[in-house]
Amino acid sequence: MKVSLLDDLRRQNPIVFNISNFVTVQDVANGINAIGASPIMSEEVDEADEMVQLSQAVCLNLGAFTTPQVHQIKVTGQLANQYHKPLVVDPVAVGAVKYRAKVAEDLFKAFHPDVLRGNAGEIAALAGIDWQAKGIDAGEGAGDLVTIAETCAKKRECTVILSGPTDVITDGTRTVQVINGTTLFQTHVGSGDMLSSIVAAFCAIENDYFEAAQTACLVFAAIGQRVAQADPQMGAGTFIIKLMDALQQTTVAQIEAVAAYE
Ligand SMILES: Nc1ncnc2c1ncn2[C@@H]1O[C@H](COP(=O)(O)OP(=O)(O)O)[C@@H](O)[C@H]1O
Ligand SMILES: Cc1ncsc1CCOP(=O)(O)O
Ligand SMILES: [Mg+2]
Repeated sequence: MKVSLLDDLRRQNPIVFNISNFVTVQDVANGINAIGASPIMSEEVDEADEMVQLSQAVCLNLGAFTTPQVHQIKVTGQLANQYHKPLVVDPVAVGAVKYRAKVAEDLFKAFHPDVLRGNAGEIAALAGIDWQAKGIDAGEGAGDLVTIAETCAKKRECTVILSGPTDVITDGTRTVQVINGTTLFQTHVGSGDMLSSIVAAFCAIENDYFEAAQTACLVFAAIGQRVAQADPQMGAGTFIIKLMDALQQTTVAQIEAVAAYE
């Protein structure tokens, strides 16, 4: 695990182009900024070419799209592939909403994601495995999470992050599990969206996207865990503020001191 990639990221300050959703866009922008990358957002397809060219990575969030936005997402994904920019996709609620699953399938015919990041309900749906997703949340299922993530990675031919109490990161051959985290992440809508865009920031500075993805998961989860452990009484409101501070201030050595993965 190359936690030192965090220092590289802060030195290089890569630009990450995000098509976000209207619910969490500010968390995503500030999360990227706090950790040391440079966010840019857009809702206009006519500037997609320039946006992709000026960026070092692209993150497409499928959280709340309209029909014109699906077109913008499609064009942007194609441009990311064309310009060889790392492409992360967050398939919000594809396990719960059939329409979203269909849109996602259509998009994956038009472009190829380098990394898919979702919770168990989302990754199970993209793997074609039975699971009871609950809206934007993971929901309930009986399957083995490592098997689900590896099946998805093989089917989609990309790196997959199945996040949750334990994050499973796999390219279909290599698999790592990050144990760190805090249940406070679940109290904040946008935790997953932030993680997806932070994954893109790490992919901007590390060509091995499996390596970038696992480091991003460890950094994000370990930082959240340190924030929560500092105050056992902490609630949802304080958590996001302290999390932003900690994304900016936590050092590689502090993360290595709590890192738990296998
Ligand atoms: N119960 C939990 N305990 C520890 N960490 C968690 C827990 N649930 C989620 N996380 C962390 O929250 C972040 C967002 O993941 P997740 O909640 O799965 O995404 P989403 O918000 O898209 O459903 C990840 O870093 C993950 O490790
Ligand atoms: C509530 C909601 N509705 C559509 S997108 C969205 C945000 C999802 O954020 P996350 O998956 O990071 O919890
Ligand atoms: Mg999500």
